Amino acid sequence: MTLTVEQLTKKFDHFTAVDHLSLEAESGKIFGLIGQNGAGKTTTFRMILKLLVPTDGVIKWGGETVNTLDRDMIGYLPEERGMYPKMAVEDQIIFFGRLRGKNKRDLKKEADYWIERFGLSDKRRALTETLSKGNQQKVQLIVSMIHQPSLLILDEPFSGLDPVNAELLKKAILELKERGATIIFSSHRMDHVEELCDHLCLLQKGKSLFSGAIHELKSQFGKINLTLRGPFMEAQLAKMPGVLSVSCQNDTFRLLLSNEQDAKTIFNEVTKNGFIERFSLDYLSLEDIFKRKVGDGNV
Ligand SMILES: Nc1ncnc2c1ncn2[C@@H]1O[C@H](COP(=O)(O)OP(=O)(O)OP(=O)(O)O)[C@@H](O)[C@H]1O
Repeated sequence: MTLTVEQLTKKFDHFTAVDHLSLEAESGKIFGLIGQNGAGKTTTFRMILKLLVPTDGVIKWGGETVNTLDRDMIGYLPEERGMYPKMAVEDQIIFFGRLRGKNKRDLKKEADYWIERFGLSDKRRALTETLSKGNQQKVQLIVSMIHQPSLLILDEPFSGLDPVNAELLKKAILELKERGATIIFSSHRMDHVEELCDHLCLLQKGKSLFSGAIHELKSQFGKINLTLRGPFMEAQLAKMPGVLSVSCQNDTFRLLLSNEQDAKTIFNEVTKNGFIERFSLDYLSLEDIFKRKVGDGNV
């Protein structure tokens, strides 16, 4: 089902933390909420979950306006993790699943699956407090999805995970997407968002700068990211038509163009003496777009 948020607003006294935010997250899709520290991501999640009362706005589930979403169909990974430190990993997972009204046998099966999937088999009987931070994070993730929620909200799910475990998490999120869940997550890591999300919202100081499909956002800028490798000089490339900037790293040049069309002229110019090792024209990375839209614009 689709989660729709319309004109959602939260004021704390005179400070507006979330300002008329609208977004739509569909089932079987992954939605990324991106923004700098304090942009309003957690506040948005808390309002969707009714842990905070919105000042204004409407929340819809499957097209119907809802006052409070049914907690049993939501999985939530909060920013501040909260588990029972003295409880064994497996018991913890089953306990939270029981709270969501699931039966023990189904939970056991699901718990076995995810414990194995996240490489925690040897920690099954360990007390949660004895686990490393990353492993505790994985247990908390299993807790948030053990009852097979239709709506999964993950606040910074990748924080504290090493690259191997981040990869495991990515695969798990994709699997939940395949199962048809509606998934929203926040992250500062643009590469994760770029890889996983179908749709995203760029938040700045509580306001949405963009909300929609990633490919729509990327096509707003066009393919202006040109990578070249060959016998060139930086100064020579900088003079070519439409080149806004040139940088060089490990004999690979990166050119930022003002317009996608300029690439054709540059191609003719750089290949006039024949073979070059690399010429690739791409969209800006999400990180570059984010810096342009939200940051200082130095891409
Ligand atoms: N209970 C509160 N009372 C007053 N201000 C609050 C409260 N909760 C959040 N804020 C403010 O609202 C703004 C948005 O905070 P929020 O935690 O939603 O940001 P965030 O995007 O999740 O940031 P981060 O990436 O750092 O987690 C911040 O300026 C924060 O200080």
